[in-house]
Amino acid sequence: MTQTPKAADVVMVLTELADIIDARRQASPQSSYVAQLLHSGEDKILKKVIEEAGEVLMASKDGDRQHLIKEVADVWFHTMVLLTYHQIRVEDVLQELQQRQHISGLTEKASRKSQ
Ligand SMILES: N=c1c2ncn([C@@H]3O[C@H](COP(=O)(O)OP(=O)(O)OP(=O)(O)O)[C@@H](O)[C@H]3O)c2ncn1[C@@H]1O[C@H](COP(=O)(O)O)[C@@H](O)[C@H]1O
Repeated sequence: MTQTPKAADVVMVLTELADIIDARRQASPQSSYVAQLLHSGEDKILKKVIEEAGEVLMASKDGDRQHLIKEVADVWFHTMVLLTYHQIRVEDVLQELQQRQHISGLTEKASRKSQ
């Protein structure tokens, strides 16, 4: 049985997946789902992101926890393909989240209003 990753491993899982997705730029669409998506272009990738987000919504409304975990994984995966399409690294998103840590969303919102 696969063990739940420790917090320190989470970043590794995401960066290794990003590396695999990035390497698929050179792969043939016949041999790789990621290569198929990257070759199909932005609209196809965006369609998959929206489709998977809709499936997250349905799994949540059904209250099906295991299904929800799988659908969120699908959204994360497809948004990572989108990042690769735009040549953005997952580390950039992690850095953005890190910068937001300890800043309340309400405080951030209030600071925008006063600008
Ligand atoms: N994490 C994933 C991953 N999650 C989901 N999927 C695929 O995403 C697809 C979309 O799911 P759907 O239920 O919408 O399937 P579908 O209806 O057949 O999709 P469409 O025909 O509408 O495109 C499925 O084919 C899943 O297998 C993934 N495919 C690949 N990966 C990772 O990407 C790596 C590279 O994959 P390949 O490029 O295929 O080698 C793999 O080793 C994995 O680490």
